[in-house]
Amino acid sequence: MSLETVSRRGLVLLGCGKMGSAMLAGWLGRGLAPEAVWVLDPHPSDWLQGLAEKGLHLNADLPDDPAIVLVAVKPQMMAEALPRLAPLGNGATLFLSVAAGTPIAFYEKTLGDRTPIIRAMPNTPAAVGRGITALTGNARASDTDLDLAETLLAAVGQTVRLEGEHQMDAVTAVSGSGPAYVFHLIETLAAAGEAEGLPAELAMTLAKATVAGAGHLAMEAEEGPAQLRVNVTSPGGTTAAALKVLMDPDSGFPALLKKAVKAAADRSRELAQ
Ligand SMILES: NC(=O)c1ccc[n+]([C@@H]2O[C@H](COP(=O)([O-])OP(=O)(O)OC[C@H]3O[C@@H](n4cnc5c(N)ncnc54)[C@H](OP(=O)(O)O)[C@@H]3O)[C@@H](O)[C@H]2O)c1
Ligand code: PRO
Repeated sequence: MSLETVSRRGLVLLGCGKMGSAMLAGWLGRGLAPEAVWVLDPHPSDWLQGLAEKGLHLNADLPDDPAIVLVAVKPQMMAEALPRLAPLGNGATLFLSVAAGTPIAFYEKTLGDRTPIIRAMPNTPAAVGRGITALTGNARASDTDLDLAETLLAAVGQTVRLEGEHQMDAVTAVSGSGPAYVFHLIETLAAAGEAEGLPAELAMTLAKATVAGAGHLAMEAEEGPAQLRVNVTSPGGTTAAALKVLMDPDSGFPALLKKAVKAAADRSRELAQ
């Protein structure tokens, strides 16, 4: 199945908030026509309403046999929202869910166990084409289905296939939620700069550019992050003084991030109940 098939048979989005919109923006940017898209969302954004004027089907009757349904409602809304799509289950429509927590077994129970289902975990840098999405499918999801999902997801960034669904809670805690940790790093780095006497705007400019530049360098450089860190750290210098605080095994990043990532993974497991 190719993107041409998606254009011909249609793509349905169940829920089009922050994540659904980021992905839809990427697909439209890659040439998917608004006429090929059906969106179900009780409170569509102005952006979606503008797209409806260009042919996107908003809260309208669905096609009989869409190529793909993207499920992007919150896990807490899933039990209420998903059953209306049950008529599309057990057929040729591929279901691609980005919801945290909700296990594949839930979709199989609601849609029928002959439904091809792929569970994916993207992240919000998808909005600028720099996301990373991990994915895994059920037994019904063929290689062609996985290839199609990967093709669609690649429009908004990098993709990785998981060994299985058992990795999804940890993935959610690292890359799904991860952008929020990095944004908080930017906020707190800027605040710390202010505490050292910088004007707020200058501190934020420095913090944003530093995180973005370091991220870019980490992706581009041949050395790994540990060596890149060493490259910044002059013996007896300023970075070494800061890293003594940040790398403290009990009170620094190692303990803090381990605790934060465990909290997110635990919450993902809870959402599956
Ligand atoms: N945001 C992220 O960074 C991120 C990353 C990876 C995965 N995810 C997953 O993506 C999913 C969506 O997250 P989000 O951050 O995009 O949340 P969101 O902004 O709240 O989007 C969910 C959308 O679904 C709509 N909705 C609620 N009930 C519905 C129903 N019965 N039928 C159709 N649409 C309905 C919501 O409308 P109202 O706002 O009017 O209720 C909202 O527009 C979640 O399952 C989350 O786990 C999110
Ligand atoms: N946002 C969703 C949450 O916070 C899932 C990963 C990122 O639950």
